[in-house]
Amino acid sequence: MAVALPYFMGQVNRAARYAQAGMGLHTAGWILLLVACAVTPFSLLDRTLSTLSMAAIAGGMAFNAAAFDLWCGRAVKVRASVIVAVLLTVGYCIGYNSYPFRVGWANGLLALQIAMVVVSLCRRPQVRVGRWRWLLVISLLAQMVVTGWRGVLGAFYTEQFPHFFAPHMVNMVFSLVSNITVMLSLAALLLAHRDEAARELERLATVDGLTGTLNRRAWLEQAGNHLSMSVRYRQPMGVLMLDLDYFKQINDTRGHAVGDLALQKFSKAMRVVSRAGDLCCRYGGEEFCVLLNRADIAAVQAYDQRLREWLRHHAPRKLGFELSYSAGIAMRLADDDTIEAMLQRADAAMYRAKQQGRGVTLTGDVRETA
Ligand SMILES: Nc1nc2c(ncn2[C@@H]2O[C@H](COP(=O)(O)OP(=O)(O)OP(=O)(O)O)[C@@H](O)[C@H]2O)c(=O)[nH]1
Repeated sequence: MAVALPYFMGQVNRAARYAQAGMGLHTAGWILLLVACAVTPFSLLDRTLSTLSMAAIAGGMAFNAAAFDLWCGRAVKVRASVIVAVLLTVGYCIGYNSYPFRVGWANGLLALQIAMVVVSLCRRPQVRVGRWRWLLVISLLAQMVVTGWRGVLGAFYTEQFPHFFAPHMVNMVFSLVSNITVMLSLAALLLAHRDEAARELERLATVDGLTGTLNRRAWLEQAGNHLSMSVRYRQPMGVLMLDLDYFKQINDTRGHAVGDLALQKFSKAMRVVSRAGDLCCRYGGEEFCVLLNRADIAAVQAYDQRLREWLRHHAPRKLGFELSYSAGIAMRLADDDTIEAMLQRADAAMYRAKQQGRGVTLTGDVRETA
């Protein structure tokens, strides 16, 4: 399965790659352990193979922990897991000649590592996460209990600790739990991957592929909600419609790739000069708009000034030429004003700005807002 997964999952992102690496290392670890069982006990080869096997199993768990962090929408925090993996490997190698020590040490630390993953999985995720999380928790808990049990038996009841292939109850329970947890973990892994793919599709449906800002459909949807809040809390709100000047010339003289870069820099500028709560959007082509929450006309004009300032400073350096735009402002006028009506007023003002020679921002309405 560890070999088949990357083949069947195809091109995947960081979280899935970590999970695949985790699964691959885990499998390699068990193969090494089985091979080690076939060589002379306590030989150098046995010691090397067994130590490598421990490194692979514990390393695999750290990779899995990283994948789960990402799938839960958190930054990867696996330093503790990596430290345990290193301690486990080094301690195992040093104490290899003492059978009780190495079995107790390896299984004990592995159980601790699993417990850390379980705790991390139980923390509140930062994104919407499916029930695969609990499938994993159950499967890891079972694995943790059996591994811990093996550790205690190996360390303190060594004479009762059976050889790996002996038909002993511990081995049978271990095999059974291992098989079940492998199946559960695999199912959880695929579900987590599917969850994330669905989230990514959702995100892609709302942003513009070139600039990363909201697309028109998503913006209109969110802008409607902001408008309702602005009416409800009687706060002013404005919309700024912006259109790059002579953009066709940029495309014609410098090529479409430079045109694309200019669009990206422009939307970056819009984001940089935005305040929390402002909503930027690529309305279409070289036309953008931004909704400014809790903003009166002076605040919208200040946004416009910040944007022009940013472009004056950065565009020549980043693009090699100046980037200018014409814009129109529309404020919310009454409680029954709509986003569509505001956009029309902003658009009309922008059109006048173009007619007046471009590079300026005009206001569609100057009456006081609600
Ligand atoms: N590179 C690039 N160009 C685009 C994209 N979308 C639209 N355009 C181009 O933007 C140009 C818009 O041209 P016009 O509508 O004439 O506007 P303009 O040249 O800026 O003229 P004014 O608005 O009157 O100043 C067209 O040449 C489109 O092909 C895009 O995603 N990438």
